[in-house]
Amino acid sequence: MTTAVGDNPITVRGLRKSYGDWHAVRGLDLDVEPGEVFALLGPNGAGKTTTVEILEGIRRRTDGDVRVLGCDPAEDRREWRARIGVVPQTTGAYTDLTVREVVAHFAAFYPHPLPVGQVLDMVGLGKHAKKQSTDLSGGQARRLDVAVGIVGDPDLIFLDEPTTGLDPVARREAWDLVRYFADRGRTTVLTTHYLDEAEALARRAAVIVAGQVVQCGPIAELGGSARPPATVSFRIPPELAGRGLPPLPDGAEAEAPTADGLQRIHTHTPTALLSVLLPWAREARVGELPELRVHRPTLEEIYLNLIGSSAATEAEATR
Ligand SMILES: Nc1ncnc2c1ncn2[C@@H]1O[C@H](COP(=O)(O)OP(=O)(O)OP(=O)(O)O)[C@@H](O)[C@H]1O
Repeated sequence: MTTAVGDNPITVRGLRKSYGDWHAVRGLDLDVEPGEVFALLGPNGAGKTTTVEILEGIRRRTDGDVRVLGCDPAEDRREWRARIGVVPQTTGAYTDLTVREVVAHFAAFYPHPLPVGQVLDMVGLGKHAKKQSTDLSGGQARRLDVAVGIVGDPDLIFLDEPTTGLDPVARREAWDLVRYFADRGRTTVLTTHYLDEAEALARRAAVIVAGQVVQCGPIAELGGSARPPATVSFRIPPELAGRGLPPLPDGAEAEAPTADGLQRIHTHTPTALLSVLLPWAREARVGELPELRVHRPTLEEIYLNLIGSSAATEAEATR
């Protein structure tokens, strides 16, 4: 095994995990920096949970070098575990205990837990503290999972799809919780299928496809040179009808106008394009280009472009 470098809370090199002859994780590298919220994105079955469970010390790796808070998770030291908070994708029911008792029970495992009442308020379960945990709704039970994961005031938190099943208000509350820990300098690894969630919370992300990182970096830069272009569109006013477009900047591609006069132009440099279009309109005494829009690709479009069609991804994953 090679030696991990740096003081990052998570360093992974060449991680592999096989289940029998199925290679779920195939040489994965990852660096998570101190205090950041880092998102793991990728289609179903890509290997995200397997990777996260190896980092949490729950699952054994087949090969590769993994350091989490300076330790090899496979050693599973007690004091190391106390510094880690885990909200898994699915948890069992906490039988026969009230909500407060469940959280108090888990708090007792940690040397410096947060006050139970504070945690219940943070996850929006304060008014349900005396309720039997088995009587909670699906979304409330998910909040309890989150409470159990954070009560130890961990240095590093793993959240595996924490907001699945939550209503929109509860989702925003869960986001506030992530921000609370980020503000306290804690590090969070967030696995999510909600790209708006990744965009709202994380600065950097890794996109995992078929057990490998296909891209890793600041969310604002995901896609890189393969990023889909922006689209500038407007409705051609009568003054400009039939005049043809001005010479466009390099790389800009105009579609033929639609029958009802909508013009779309695709470009990676929308500002340069506008600096050509606006004088062109002004010359024809058009002060406002009707319905002028600049549509930049959303994270969802960039992501879908990155992972390719789900059929192609599936084919790759089953090769
Ligand atoms: N215990 C296991 N035995 C055999 N195969 C497994 C096991 N656990 C996971 N796998 C397989 O490994 C692959 C990766 O699964 P994993 O749960 O890590 O994916 P994921 O990216 O977390 O997916 P999702 O987004 O659906 O949660 C999948 O093909 C899955 O079927």
